[in-house]
Amino acid sequence: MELKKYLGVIPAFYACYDDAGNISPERTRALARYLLGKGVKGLYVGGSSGECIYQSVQERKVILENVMAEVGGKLTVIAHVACNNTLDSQELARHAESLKVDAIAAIPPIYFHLPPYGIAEYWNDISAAAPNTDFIIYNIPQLAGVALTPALLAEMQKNPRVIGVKNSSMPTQDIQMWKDQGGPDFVVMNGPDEQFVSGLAMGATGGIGGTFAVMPELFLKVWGLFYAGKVAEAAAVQNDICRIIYKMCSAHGNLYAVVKAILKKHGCDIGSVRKPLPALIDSDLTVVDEASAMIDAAIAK
Ligand SMILES: CC(=O)N[C@@H]([C@@H](O)[C@H](O)[C@H](O)CO)[C@@H](O)CC(=O)C(=O)O
Repeated sequence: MELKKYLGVIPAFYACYDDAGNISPERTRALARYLLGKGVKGLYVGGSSGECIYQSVQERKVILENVMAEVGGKLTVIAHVACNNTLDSQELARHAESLKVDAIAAIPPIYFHLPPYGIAEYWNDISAAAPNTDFIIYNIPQLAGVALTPALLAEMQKNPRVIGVKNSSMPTQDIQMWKDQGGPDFVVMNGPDEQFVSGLAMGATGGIGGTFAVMPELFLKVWGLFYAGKVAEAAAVQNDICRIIYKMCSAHGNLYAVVKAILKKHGCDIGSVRKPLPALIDSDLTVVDEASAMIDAAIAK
């Protein structure tokens, strides 16, 4: 495992739909090219921001195949492969390994809140389906309903393929705990975009986020300032990022419908969101324009 693969800004990749709401291979490749051009470190494909939970196994395969065709070998690619059952998750893990992704990731089992031994078995079953691929635990208790604990991590550390945690829980203290328990080569990625700078301060290896792709320049700016020792300036950019996120979240439509509308304004049309995520309504267009202007202003500073 090379830690440096994960040292940086890794946008969560969005679901690219055509105007009929089907997965669009062309738009998928266009977004991958767009983000490659922005100078990001990698892509996190098929996660929450990728609306994976609303796609079929076959659709998720098509997305990953097109991302890898476009940027495989040029960017670090982490494929989120978890589904709501073990068998489908294993199929996606095998498929991801066949495409030679850098790592796979998995949320814990959702809906039923399983005991730690059930979660460990689910993760190890998925990892066993991709025996030559690094495995990253995805801790997102606010959506998954169950949280990673030091004891569960200790159990997972027995699996040599487990190289780290994507930590989307809100306490940045969790980043400190996983990093301290995992050691200096253990990858811990900051999940909440609203606290990227604090996650870095607590020892995060890099960041994976759902709003990175709509304003990569700002997260790259935070990264550069932080590692130049200019933490106060990094925090000021973080403030801009937070205000932009709050503005985008003020729409009636889902956050990802807003970010896709902003990307379309910037020439990258990847459709909208899939039901049951609410699409934009007319009054949201003001939110889109205001948030887009805030992004442009923050980048120009
Ligand atoms: C709960 C949640 O969705 N968290 C996001 C954040 O990036 C989030 O979109 C952002 O902080 C805005 O609230 C990520 O941690 C998860 C993510 O990007 C993904 O799995 O695609």
